[in-house]
Amino acid sequence: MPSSTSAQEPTQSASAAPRPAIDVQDACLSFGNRTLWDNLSFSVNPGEFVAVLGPNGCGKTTLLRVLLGLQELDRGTVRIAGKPATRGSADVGYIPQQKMLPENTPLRGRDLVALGLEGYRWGPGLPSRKTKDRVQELISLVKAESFADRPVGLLSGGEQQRLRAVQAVASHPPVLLCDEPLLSLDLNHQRAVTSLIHQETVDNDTAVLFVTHEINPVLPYVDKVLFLAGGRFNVGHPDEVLTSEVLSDLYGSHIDVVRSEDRVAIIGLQDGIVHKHQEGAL
Ligand SMILES: Nc1ncnc2c1ncn2[C@@H]1O[C@H](COP(=O)(O)OP(=O)(O)OP(=O)(O)O)[C@@H](O)[C@H]1O
Repeated sequence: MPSSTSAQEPTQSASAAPRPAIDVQDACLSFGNRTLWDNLSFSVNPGEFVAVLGPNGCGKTTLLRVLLGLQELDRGTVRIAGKPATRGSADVGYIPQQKMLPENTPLRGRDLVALGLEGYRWGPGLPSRKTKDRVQELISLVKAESFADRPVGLLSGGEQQRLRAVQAVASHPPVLLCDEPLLSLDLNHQRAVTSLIHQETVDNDTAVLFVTHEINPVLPYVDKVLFLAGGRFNVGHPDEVLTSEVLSDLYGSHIDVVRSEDRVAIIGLQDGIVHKHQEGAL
């Protein structure tokens, strides 16, 4: 069965187990009389890809804000690479939920990417040859060569999103937080971005927390699903969590989960938690 308390504090006898890159224990957070989560506990090990699913307003973005050190918990603990979550941590790469940059943003596409490189974050200065080469490599990973020299504020939503994705992985952070990074991307670019993020888990042991309303594009890469709903949660392997039984229990009403080949369809939700995918299988 999936576990709502998958993370265990490391013990002496478990010294061979990896230290979680993200460790959330007994997290409680309410806004007014609305409880987002009560005793939320989960961990993400180095190299793990965890998808965060749940209905609008269940607290997915807020969870990322907690991990970014931007939102305090009412109770509980959060550790990133063994340390308390702090703002601006070099251990964390972040792809924010899509927001258009202002038209007059004084940066070119390649400058936005360069901001993700350590030592280049706090001001442009003069980039070294190494920085320039790395930026060019990142730009080519998302096929952004044709617009990398245009002002970012004039780029489309999807073009900006591709640049934000490579900016976040530029310095190979041990933890990568992604807030619906596939929004506005066509299928080809969804594949490019998901495979870029997956490759970080393989090559650099990056721990990924990936908020999404569409599980199917990332399902092949997902090690665990964290499902948030109505102040409750469930976490475990997708086969364990994405079941009619678990989701019906979380939502308190009947939900059907249908698997076909490597896709999942969730049926029976009023407002849709996992939106219909373009290919229409949901
Ligand atoms: N600082 C705050 N003060 C009061 N309420 C807040 C604050 N931050 C977030 N909320 C509320 O907490 C709830 C969770 O918001 P959040 O953005 O985390 O949801 P989400 O799961 O990411 O939703 P979506 O799928 O729509 O992006 C929302 O109802 C939001 O209005």
